[in-house]
Amino acid sequence: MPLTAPDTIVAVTTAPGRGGVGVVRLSGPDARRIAGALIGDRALTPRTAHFARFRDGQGQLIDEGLVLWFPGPGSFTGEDVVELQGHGGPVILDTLVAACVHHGARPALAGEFSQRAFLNDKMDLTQAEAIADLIDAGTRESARAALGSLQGAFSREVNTLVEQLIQLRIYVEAAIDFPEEEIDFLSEGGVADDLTDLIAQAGTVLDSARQGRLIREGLTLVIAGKPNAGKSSLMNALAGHEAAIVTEVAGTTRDVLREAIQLDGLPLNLIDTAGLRESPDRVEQEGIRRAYDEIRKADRLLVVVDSQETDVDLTDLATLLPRSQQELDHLDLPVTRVLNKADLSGLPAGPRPSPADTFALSAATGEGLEALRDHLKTVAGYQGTGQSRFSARRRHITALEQALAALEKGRQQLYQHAAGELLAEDLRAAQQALEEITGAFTADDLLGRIFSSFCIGK
Ligand SMILES: Nc1nc2c(c(=O)[nH]1)N(C=O)[C@@H](CNc1ccc(C(=O)N[C@@H](CCC(=O)O)C(=O)O)cc1)CN2
Ligand SMILES: Nc1nc2c(ncn2[C@@H]2O[C@H](COP(=O)(O)OP(=O)(O)OP(=O)(O)O)[C@@H](O)[C@H]2O)c(=O)[nH]1
Ligand SMILES: [Mg+2]
Repeated sequence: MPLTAPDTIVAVTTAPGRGGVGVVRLSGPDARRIAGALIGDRALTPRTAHFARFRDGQGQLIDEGLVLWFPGPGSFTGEDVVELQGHGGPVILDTLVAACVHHGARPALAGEFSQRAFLNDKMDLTQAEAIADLIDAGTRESARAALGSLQGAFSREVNTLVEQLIQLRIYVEAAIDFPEEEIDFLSEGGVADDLTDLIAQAGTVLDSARQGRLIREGLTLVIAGKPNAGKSSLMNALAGHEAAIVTEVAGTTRDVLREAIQLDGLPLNLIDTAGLRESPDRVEQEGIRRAYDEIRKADRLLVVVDSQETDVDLTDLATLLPRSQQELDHLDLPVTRVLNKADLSGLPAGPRPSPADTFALSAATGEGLEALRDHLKTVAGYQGTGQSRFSARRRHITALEQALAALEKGRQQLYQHAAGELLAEDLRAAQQALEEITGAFTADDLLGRIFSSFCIGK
């Protein structure tokens, strides 16, 4: 809850740029009064569209449009909200905002409407995050998952875990208060069974959350290898259009090229890079440096080799990516090898028996590409369309992992030391980690970090 009485905020809530209609939203105790100053003193029926003329502080006409009044708490933010729906031009909408500010509103910060909805218990933190995810969704699949979270699918699962955890804590802490009976309760077995159940259920939620994050963020795949191996050709083949320049000149690609595609709903961030070699060319050197930057940030590396080269050791990353070994040190990245130009080498297209995760294909003819696509879905752990019930973020996964670790530690305390007090402490830690997900418990600057990444007006 805010410590001071909230002020009234205003922002253009529709996307920047031109559109048929644009919406300015006011939220706070003075929303109705400020709207009245723009439209003149008149009655408004709650939640009903009224046609109105919007005027500035000097009585000058700004626009005509619709006005909607949502008295709190029955509004998106839980406060008094007024929407001014005008024509969707930036000058008009900015002038409307300025007129509201003139009458005492303050321009809203990024995400401030959603933050107020959260603070007023209109939604929990995962739901607020889901709004941003829904807006940012790049595929139908990720939009569907975000909507699941917005409607509370993720929060419900987390809350179920918390409720069971609380039951367990009540029992354990009651037993601690009667030390002479503690040993009995621990050996009874009920606590251990409940704890085991809880760990299993938290594991299931973690799996779903991982799927939800995969759907939201996709897999970042860096295509790397020697010049002319066919990296850009592979990028184009996967993207389905001529995104990158392809020529027979070694060293064609210099800049990092990005393409966002999807495999049956799995978002893939494809990154094509400059061919790796020692080069005296300054521009090419910079391209190669950037290629290594991308490799370090990848989820997976797609190393492309020309299958006409017969003397390559496919198991040795340092020879596939010719650069000082130190560049590759500490690089613990899953790798898929592509033996390209199978049409020229005569290699049969498809998966190779060894090393693992190696595929022969032709970027030029498309032969063998389908097997690579299937492989990428498999290694990503993608379960296919319709399998993610909610979207999730890294911070949710981290919190679930922390909760699981605490529960596991608690189980150890119970089995190895029959230590009820230590178990109670671990259960408390697990609950706190889970409550960080929904925002029932929030650490220091978490809210600021989450809401500041939203757009203004959201
Ligand atoms: N014009 C407009 N369209 C919009 C929004 C908006 O703020 N304005 N939304 C903004 O994101 C989304 C819809 N979300 C909303 C969520 C709750 C309430 C609301 O008034 N809730 C009340 C009453 C609920 C009811 O009548 O069932 C409440 O929760 O008490 C409004 C919009 C998408 N479309
Ligand atoms: N026949 C055949 N030619 C291919 C195949 N893949 C790429 N090529 C050709 O190989 C040459 C190099 O292809 P690119 O895709 O530009 O190779 P690259 O790895 O991106 O090269 P750099 O950007 O220079 O590092 C071009 O002439 C392509 O047409 C393939 O599968 N079969
Ligand atoms: Mg290239």
